[in-house]
Amino acid sequence: MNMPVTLVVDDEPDIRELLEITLNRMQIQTRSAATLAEAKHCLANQSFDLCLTDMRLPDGDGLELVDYIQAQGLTLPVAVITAHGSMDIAIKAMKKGAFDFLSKPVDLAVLRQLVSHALQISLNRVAEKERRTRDLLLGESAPMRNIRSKIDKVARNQAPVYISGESGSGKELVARLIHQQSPRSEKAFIAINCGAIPHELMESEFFGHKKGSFTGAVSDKQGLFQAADGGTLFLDEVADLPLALQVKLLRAIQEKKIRPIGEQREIPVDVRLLSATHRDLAKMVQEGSFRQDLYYRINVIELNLPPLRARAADIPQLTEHLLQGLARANGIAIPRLSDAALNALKQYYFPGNVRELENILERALALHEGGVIEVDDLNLPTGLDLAAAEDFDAEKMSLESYLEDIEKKALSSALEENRWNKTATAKYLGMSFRSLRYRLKKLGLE
Ligand SMILES: Nc1ncnc2c1ncn2[C@@H]1O[C@H](COP(=O)(O)OP(=O)(O)OP(=O)(O)O)[C@@H](O)[C@H]1O
Repeated sequence: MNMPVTLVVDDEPDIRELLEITLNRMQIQTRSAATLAEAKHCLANQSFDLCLTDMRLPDGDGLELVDYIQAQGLTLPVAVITAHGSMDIAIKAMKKGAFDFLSKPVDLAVLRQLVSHALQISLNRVAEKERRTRDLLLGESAPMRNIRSKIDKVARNQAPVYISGESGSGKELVARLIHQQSPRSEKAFIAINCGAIPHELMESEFFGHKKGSFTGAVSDKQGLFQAADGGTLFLDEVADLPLALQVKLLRAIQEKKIRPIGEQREIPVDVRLLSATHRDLAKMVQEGSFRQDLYYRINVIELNLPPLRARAADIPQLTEHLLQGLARANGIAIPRLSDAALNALKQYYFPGNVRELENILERALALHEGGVIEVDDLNLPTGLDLAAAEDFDAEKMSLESYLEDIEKKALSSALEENRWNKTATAKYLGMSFRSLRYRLKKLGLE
């Protein structure tokens, strides 16, 4: 069966991305539009199984889209996303024929429920599929084997784990595996992207609120800590937490208690905390934008996911696995990758890591002909694009850390090239073994 396709209409890239990632994980394809005009254009050119639209769009509103869909005689269900507390608009939309509504900030569990109802997918089936695909942390390179054995170990205790690594390198996947292999696996795993929640709603999202405790608090609301009680709370992009909330989070971790807004009592919670960010949290501590005491609390155990470019040996296995999944989902035969294409992937820099590899292969699958994916089908960015992306910005980082980054990348790929044999790597780089060892240590690559 072909994957269902959803049209996501929102002008905020972060929310669009959050919705798309969640749907993709439910094995649902997505197309997105940032305006009403774009959405109409998409609807005219392709058929969809579901439409999720924000209420406020730069050139109109979600109600107009609901009207348009009705007027065109399209039968797809439409769900509107409304601002927190604007029940009246949600009701208006449903009166016009919208299937359901979601209020912001979007609760992913509610979103999944809504989507599976709209598409009549059984949640169990989705969850099972999700589990099957997500269980696989592929890669036989030394660093990946090391990560898998660390996951086995940390799953057995309760200590907070901080997962570092570049964007798309598999941090959330690792967090899920820790939960699944832990004694908490029967309870909830709640993943939350701290960068995607508006600051003013964060406290209520984390700790909940009592009805009437602020304008818009129309009923009691349970926070994420309580939702994860007995299970695991995964704070993705933890570096994005505002300082005021960092204080409250620290208290919740230390006391193992939370206090919903407007509530007098403290409520005990039993949550294992996992967190991740692609940013350099230690540096943020030095700069004063992340609290040191919180950093120590969440970083009891650190797992570092190496970037894909530093483990090019994993690329063939990942590629094969991803192509199989994509071909199956699209109901087509699994294409072969030409030797040149595989080599091009092994040489590529992958700033977006495994997620980027997935995207590249998805595009290649659509473009290839004759059952073979060639270099051209991969559409890899050229060196020039990369250089532009890597431009040094003195306002964002120091020259020293910029140069260190470049050195790290060069050393990692040289190590990979030489199968992590330091003697061979030193020779390859034309430096002494001692000098290589010194640099690896200095850059934290040992
Ligand atoms: N080793 C791996 N084996 C199989 N799939 C992987 C692996 N690493 C990552 N993936 C897949 O790549 C995608 C991105 O991974 P994930 O969402 O865990 O990355 P992330 O580091 O949390 O990204 P971000 O920093 O953007 O939140 C997911 O679909 C995940 O299943």
